Amino acid sequence: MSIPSFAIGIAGGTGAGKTTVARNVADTVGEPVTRIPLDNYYEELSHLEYEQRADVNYDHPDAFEWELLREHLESLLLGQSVEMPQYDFEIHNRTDERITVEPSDVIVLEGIFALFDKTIREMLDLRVYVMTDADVRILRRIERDVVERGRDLEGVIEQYLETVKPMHEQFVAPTRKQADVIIPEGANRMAVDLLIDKIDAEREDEGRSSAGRERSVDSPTLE
Ligand SMILES: Nc1ncnc2c1ncn2[C@@H]1O[C@H](COP(=O)(O)OP(=O)(O)O)[C@@H](O)[C@H]1O
Ligand SMILES: O=c1ccn([C@@H]2O[C@H](COP(=O)(O)O)[C@@H](O)[C@H]2O)c(=O)[nH]1
Repeated sequence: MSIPSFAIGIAGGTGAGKTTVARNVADTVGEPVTRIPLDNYYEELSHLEYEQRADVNYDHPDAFEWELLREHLESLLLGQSVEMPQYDFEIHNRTDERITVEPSDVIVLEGIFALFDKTIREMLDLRVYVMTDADVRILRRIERDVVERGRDLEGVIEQYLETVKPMHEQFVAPTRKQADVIIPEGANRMAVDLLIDKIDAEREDEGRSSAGRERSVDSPTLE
């Protein structure tokens, strides 16, 4: 495999379609892809009771263990495997399990804050923001949280109004300015094909890696 790997960050609001785009890229790229779901880097909260964990603001940047994510992304880019934490949304906490994640030529970091941290942004070769209207996102989220994350309708609506929406406006939406590419509505076939073309072109271009890695990001930090 080539070192450093080619790294893509996929950000966007909850329900925008980030995971779907990441899956589509992984399925289409034609070689193994290492996926890093940002959710796995929510802080360990075992010191709190379930009720306390349910009240945490999971849409604030402070909810994440950034240092661990930076370390893991760097290791994977350098061809080293990592022991990745796993997250369980039903209990609002990490599980006891860690999974060995192997590096590969293409690494996809995906999550609401994938473009938030300046150090992480500078490690990425391609920065993508999935932009989907808020009404579509909340409808998708209600369905997903009730079906897959063990929530009830009232809880999803309350959380959305109290934290998800204001934090999105304050912290997540501004990161679209850090993106190289904005994809409307998520699973957009044409956009995914263009991403694949870009990955292929970059990977064929010998010498890309170091040039890309050294590229400076001169836009202001969001931190
Ligand atoms: N372009 C799309 N059209 C219709 N449904 C979509 C699209 N993209 C994603 N979805 C659906 O919306 C829900 C949330 O998508 P997901 O990719 O998990 O969003 P995110 O990771 O941004 O929270 C999933 O049920 C997914 O199947
Ligand atoms: O324990 C938790 C942790 C996170 N959340 C919510 O998850 C979304 C981020 O995931 P997406 O797949 O991008 O939607 C975030 O908006 C948190 O509010 C949670 O509800 N509980």
